[in-house]
Amino acid sequence: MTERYVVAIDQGTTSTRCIVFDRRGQLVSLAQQEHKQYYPKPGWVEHDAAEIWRNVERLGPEALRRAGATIDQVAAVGIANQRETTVLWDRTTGQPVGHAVVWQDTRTDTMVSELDTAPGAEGVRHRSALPLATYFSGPRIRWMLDHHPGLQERAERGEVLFGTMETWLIWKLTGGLHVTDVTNASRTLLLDVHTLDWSSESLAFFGIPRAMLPEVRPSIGVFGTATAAFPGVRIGAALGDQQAALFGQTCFAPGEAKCTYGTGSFLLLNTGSELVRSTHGLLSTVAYQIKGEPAAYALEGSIAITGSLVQWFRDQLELITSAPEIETLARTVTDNGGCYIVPAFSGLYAPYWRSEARGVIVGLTSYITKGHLARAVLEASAWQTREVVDAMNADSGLALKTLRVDGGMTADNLLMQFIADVLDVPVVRPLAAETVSLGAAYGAGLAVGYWPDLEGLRQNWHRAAQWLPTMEAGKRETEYANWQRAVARTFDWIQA
Ligand SMILES: Nc1ncnc2c1ncn2[C@@H]1O[C@H](COP(=O)(O)OP(=O)(O)O)[C@@H](O)[C@H]1O
Ligand SMILES: O=P(O)(O)OC[C@H](O)CO
Repeated sequence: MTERYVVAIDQGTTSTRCIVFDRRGQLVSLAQQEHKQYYPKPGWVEHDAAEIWRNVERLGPEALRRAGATIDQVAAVGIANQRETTVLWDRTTGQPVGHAVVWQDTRTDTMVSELDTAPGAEGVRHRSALPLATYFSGPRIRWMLDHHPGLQERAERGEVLFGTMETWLIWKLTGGLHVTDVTNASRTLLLDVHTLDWSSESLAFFGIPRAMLPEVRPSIGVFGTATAAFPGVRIGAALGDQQAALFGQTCFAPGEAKCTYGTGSFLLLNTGSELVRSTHGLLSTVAYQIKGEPAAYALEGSIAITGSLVQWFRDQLELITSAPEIETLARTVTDNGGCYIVPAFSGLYAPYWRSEARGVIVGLTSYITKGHLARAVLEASAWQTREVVDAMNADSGLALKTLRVDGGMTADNLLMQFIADVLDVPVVRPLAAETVSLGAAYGAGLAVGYWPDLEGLRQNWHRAAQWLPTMEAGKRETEYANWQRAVARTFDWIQA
């Protein structure tokens, strides 16, 4: 048998990675490339989908070269992608229509506020199990159809296609297959999460023609065979990156949860084949679906700004020159000096869903140094996690016993300790740091029989680090109350 590897494409918000994995789930090689972020107006965030495809085309062969592998040794390729980012392109030329509109983009906030109280909104919320928010793809498609002359008519004729990043990449990889998977489709506001197909009523609500939508498929199962980047290799899986991380962390059983700390942070709790509706501001989402099996669902606490607050501290305030320096700076002081930063840069996501909120720094006095600000930046990620964990405990009726973490910010020991302290549960990080890619690889490998079953994959999970809670309960609750008072000050900042 010459097939020895599975390759994952992790198409993230800031960069694209191609990673080669072996049968033990170990990383053999990695090739990575950042892409340009476009901020044309306040609140707008765009990517060039053509640039992202060029990166995939280059990184795939590069990762194989670094592994010393040939294409015929690749059993399958899996895709994990930034979710909700909206790409439209011309079916004939394959050219994107303008830039992709990124998940953090808030240009649809006025439209979303109006739609939220429009007739039919309750049905959209019920079928999608999502709040009406700028975060999801549906309003972005509407915005693009409204702002490019003639696009609505072309979309109705099926000349212009919609996709999130996995759809765009599969279309390019296969030379024209127009498909999505259930996890990505569940982030559009257009899917009925019970039937796992597009809802005609929700499409009518947004005025989006079905002809422009991809076919919805299970996340794990052969989508087709690549003709570009990995010619001849089967595409075995596509998953939203956060669902891929849940899969890569082997959270296959109801009650298992992970939080990925990247640009934003996303805590997902597997709820099994039952869709649990949140009454505390979380999303219900599809966790994954293996072809021929029922879908598994998850409750999700989505936090828009965590690692990107560190980037802001580095790039806009220029108080550090690299992300890891924030820990060194934060360690120059013993506490936050009474200062809290609430990074409501894109409004607040879970559990508040307030698009009119904007960020605040509170508790400033002449005592505050940049060390205190660095602490407040890191602590913001921890307090936001505490809010979604509280919501999750309330929704599920189960208290979280331990939190599995991954993502770039988990390199920060001060932050990980603070998270254990404010949650009052152990925080554990696996040896396999690239859980998003691993999840995509696991899915693709399962689809083609490279790995036999889920149980086998569990054996690959090994603990690399653990942080145990040490904070005294009184201090934890006082500081949490301060944080919540700070959050309240972000509300109603943007006024219509
Ligand atoms: N040592 C660190 N301390 C705090 N934040 C960090 C550290 N290292 C990286 N980060 C943050 O983590 C993020 C990158 O994580 P990553 O998982 O690669 O993100 P993504 O997949 O969302 O692009 C960046 O926003 C960066 O600011
Ligand atoms: O690409 P990431 O890691 O920032 O993840 C983005 C999420 O999928 C947005 O929902």
